[in-house]
Amino acid sequence: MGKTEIHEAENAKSCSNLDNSCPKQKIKNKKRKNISPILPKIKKFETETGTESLLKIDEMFRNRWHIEGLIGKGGYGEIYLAIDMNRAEEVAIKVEPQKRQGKLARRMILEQKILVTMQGKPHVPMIFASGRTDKNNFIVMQLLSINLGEIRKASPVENVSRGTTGRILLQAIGALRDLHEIGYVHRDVKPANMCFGINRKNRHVLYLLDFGLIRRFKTETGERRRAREKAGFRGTNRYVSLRVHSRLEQTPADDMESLLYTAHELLIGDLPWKYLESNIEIKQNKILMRFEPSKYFTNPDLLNFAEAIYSLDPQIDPPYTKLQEILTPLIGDKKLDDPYDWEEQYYEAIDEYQLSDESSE
Ligand SMILES: Nc1ncnc2c1ncn2[C@@H]1O[C@H](COP(=O)(O)OP(=O)(O)OP(=O)(O)O)[C@@H](O)[C@H]1O
Repeated sequence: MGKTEIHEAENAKSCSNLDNSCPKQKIKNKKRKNISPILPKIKKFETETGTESLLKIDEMFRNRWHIEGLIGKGGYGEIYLAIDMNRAEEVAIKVEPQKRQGKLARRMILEQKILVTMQGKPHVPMIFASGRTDKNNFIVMQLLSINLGEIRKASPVENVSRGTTGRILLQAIGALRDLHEIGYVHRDVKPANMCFGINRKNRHVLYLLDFGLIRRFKTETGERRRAREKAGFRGTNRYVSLRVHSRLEQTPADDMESLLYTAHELLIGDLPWKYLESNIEIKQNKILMRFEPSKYFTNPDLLNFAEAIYSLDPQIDPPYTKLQEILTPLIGDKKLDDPYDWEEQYYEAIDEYQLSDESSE
């Protein structure tokens, strides 16, 4: 990643907390004031993180970013909240060891490449810098909200409303179309890999994250690559498509099927295979869902979406606009920029839940 480094760290300004020109103080003064109820929470101390972390809290990383705390720990990397001391701005820093089990880890190199290629696309976080230290690769990027899984769990009824689900799906389809158009499949579409913006301008914009598992499905000239006879398992058990359970090469249709499972979880509150761990049992449950979608997708608009997804030909690009049109009735009269559930104490999700409970009595 050394070669592709975008910005070199400049010397950070040193300052005291009481000084109003200090970047940290500026942030305290201007931000984090009720703009978004879904700001990521940080773990401040090593003991809270359980294991030793890759960066140290209060460290001045690369002489520019003050590490405030750990936001998240994925299977591979760690995500920190930091303050950019040059720009008085909060950022997220993703860090991953360069070597895993003695082998060079390629995930973050791929992720960095795709983030740079897709800068300017509406559903991709801004990347401010990237590079490597002695042992780790890192990416400094735009700070986003908590992820969709956490947003759903914050709802008192553990699901989000039709209007919120519909608008999330419309944006997610757009995000996937942008990625597929440049020839890549994501291969890990799930609620934990989607977040919202956190400032006034982008708080209603959905961002797609984690491009560490992407794979080219088209050549640079636009032809589909030949599928391998047997592909390795890539993705997250709960959300991968049936074809992935059968170890088939992933195409954009598989990202769409993962989006369908994401939609079910957001609107209904869970997936029938939530507590299952065995791959075989999860696969069997997905087959049952595909066989009789009306039993699972109780909302008619989501059922239409499910049927459209199940009828996709994996070798043909999905009809993105048509899929968005199918979902438009789910949104009702909501506009993309109207408040979402978390800005209204989830009252619509609660109303819808109570109504469906009454009608099932
Ligand atoms: N830019 C960001 N702003 C705020 N939170 C973020 C940001 N990037 C990632 N996160 C949080 O960190 C979590 C893990 O991020 P990410 O999926 O990129 O890491 P990973 O190590 O690749 O994870 P996984 O093991 O799931 O593949 C996300 O679910 C999200 O909640």
